Amino acid sequence: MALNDKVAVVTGAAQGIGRAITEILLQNGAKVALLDVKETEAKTLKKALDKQYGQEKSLFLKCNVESEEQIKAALQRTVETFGGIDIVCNNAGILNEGEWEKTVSINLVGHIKVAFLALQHMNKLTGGRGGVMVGTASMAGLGPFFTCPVYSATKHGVVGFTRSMAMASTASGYGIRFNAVCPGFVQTDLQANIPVNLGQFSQLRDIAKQLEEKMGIITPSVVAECVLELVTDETKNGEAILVKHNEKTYVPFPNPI
Ligand SMILES: NC(=O)C1=CN([C@@H]2O[C@H](COP(=O)(O)OP(=O)(O)OC[C@H]3O[C@@H](n4cnc5c(N)ncnc54)[C@H](O)[C@@H]3O)[C@@H](O)[C@H]2O)C=CC1
Ligand SMILES: CCCCC/C=C\C=C\C(=O)C/C=C\C/C=C\CCCC(=O)O
Repeated sequence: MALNDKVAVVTGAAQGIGRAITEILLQNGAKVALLDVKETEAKTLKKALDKQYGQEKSLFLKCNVESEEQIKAALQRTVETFGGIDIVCNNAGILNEGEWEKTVSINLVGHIKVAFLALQHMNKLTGGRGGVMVGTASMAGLGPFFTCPVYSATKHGVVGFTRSMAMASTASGYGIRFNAVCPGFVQTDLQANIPVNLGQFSQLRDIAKQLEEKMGIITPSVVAECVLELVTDETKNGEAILVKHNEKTYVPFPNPI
């Protein structure tokens, strides 16, 4: 799928992995709506993007993915501005085992809200153009992660939701592919803020730190390359790419049908 003039929505776009996804989509010719709660960071980024790609290529919309109302409004503005939606990068997320209900609310409930509301615009059965949704899950969505059980549960949820939606889409004819990227440790604010966000599991941090040192840490742009592949390769549906230092793996899954 060529990206020239395709329209993408990226949640959690102001920084980290979402910012890298935004940049790679713009580099490849897409128009991008940047959704985030961080207004200052997003506006600074938007200015830089305007200089490089032209101001008509992107749009910042303040949007908390916990709010159905705000998501609806942001998607509507995207459609009014760019004429439709072809790509959703469902990326916003937090890691906070102390505030575990908020972690579930953003990472899983918010993720599903964005997907279902975007589906209304993209579904070929209801007049949409079809397209692709890529969720940012985690390696912690493929196996247990002892320092952050709730975070890990939300990411397992994202992987299960993505793969089930891929099958639902194929069986129903939505014309939308659903894929997930599952990174290991990535150098971002989320990772830098770990020391204060492990809650009742903070005593396990040193063991996790050792795991991180052994596994290595990657940059957001490495994750964005995988997202680009999942967006552009039309053979990929229900795919989950595990990406960590020096390694990219396509994770097999059992097809129950
Ligand atoms: N950093 C890491 O090691 C890894 C991160 N991930 C996932 O990558 C995604 C992006 O995280 P990072 O870039 O690392 O973190 P980050 O903290 O640098 O960026 C997250 C962005 O999401 C936004 N955000 C948070 N809550 C939001 C909400 N309710 N509504 C809208 N936007 C919201 C933040 O304002 C921020 O701009 C998350 O889903 C995270 O779980 C996955 C694997 C590893
Ligand atoms: C099946 C094994 C799971 C390994 C998960 C690997 C990486 C996951 C990363 C994330 O999704 C989130 C980022 C950080 C994880 C949390 C704690 C790390 C603690 C180390 C540190 O203090 O930096």
